[in-house]
Amino acid sequence: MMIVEGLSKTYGETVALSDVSIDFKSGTVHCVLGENGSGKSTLVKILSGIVTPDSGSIRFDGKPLPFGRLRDLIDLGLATVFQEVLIAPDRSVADNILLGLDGPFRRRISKVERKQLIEKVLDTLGARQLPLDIEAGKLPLASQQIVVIARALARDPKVLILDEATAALDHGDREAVFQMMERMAADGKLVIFISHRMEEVMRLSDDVSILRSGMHAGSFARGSFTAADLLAKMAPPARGLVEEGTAQ
Ligand SMILES: Nc1ncnc2c1ncn2[C@@H]1O[C@H](COP(=O)(O)OP(=O)(O)OP(=O)(O)O)[C@@H](O)[C@H]1O
Repeated sequence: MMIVEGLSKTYGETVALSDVSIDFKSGTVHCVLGENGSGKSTLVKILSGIVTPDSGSIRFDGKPLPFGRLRDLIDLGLATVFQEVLIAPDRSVADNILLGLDGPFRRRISKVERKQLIEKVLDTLGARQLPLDIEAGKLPLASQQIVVIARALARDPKVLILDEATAALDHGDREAVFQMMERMAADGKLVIFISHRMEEVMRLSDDVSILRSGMHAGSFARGSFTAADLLAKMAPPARGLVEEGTAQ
C-alpha cells in the first residue's frame, strides 16, 4: 500500500534518516520503534507533508506520493495525529472534529449529516458523552486529544498515523483507541503507530520496523519476534561487541 524507498534527511550535520526503506501493507497495524532521536518523528513528518526529504521516494497505492504538501496528503487519505494536542481551543468540540472538512465536501453535507458524522466517530472512540457545543479548550487534555483523533477519523483516512498520540490518554480512552486501530486494520486500512511502550507494540503490531540512529534496523512480522528481540535491535551495538566483531 505504501512503499518507502531510500528516504534520507539531514539537518546540518545531523543525519535524521539515512536510506530508509519500509514496506507498509494495507490491513495492518505497523509500529515504528526506535530510541529517542532515531528518526521516527522525521519519518512521520515526511509522511504528513511537513518535512521534505533530501532523497528517496514513497509510493502510495502505486503512485508517487508528493512531498511537503500537507493538504494533498490529507486529500489522498493520510491523517496524522501527533503527541502534541493540536486543538483550536476557542472553537467548539463539534467544529474541531469537522475542522479541515471545510472544502466543497463540507458544504455538500447537511447539518444533520454533520452531526451524524460527529456521533459516528465519537462512537468509534467510545466518547459519545463528550459535549459538542463547549469550547474544546475547556476539556481536560486527554479529552482534547480524543477530539483530535476524532477529527482524523472524520476524514475516513486510508492511512492513520499516530505519533505517540495515545501518551496523553487515560487507560479507558487508550483502550478504545487501540480497538479502533484494530478495526481499521481489519477493514483493510493501514495504521502506523509510534509508541515507546513495548507492551502496546507487542499487543497491536502486525508488523514492526525498527529505526536506529536514522537507519532501518529491520522489519518483523507478528509472531517472528519477542520484546527482547526488538529491544536488542533498537539499541546501538555496545562498543565492546563492535570491537570484538571487528577483531574477528
Ligand atoms: N528540525 C530539526 N533541526 C535539527 N535537528 C533535528 C530537527 N528535527 C530532528 N532533528 C534531529 O534529527 C534526529 C532524529 O530526530 P527525530 O525527532 O526524528 O527522532 P525521534 O526518533 O522521533 O526521537 P524522539 O523519540 O525523541 O521524538 C535527532 O538527532 C534530532 O535531534
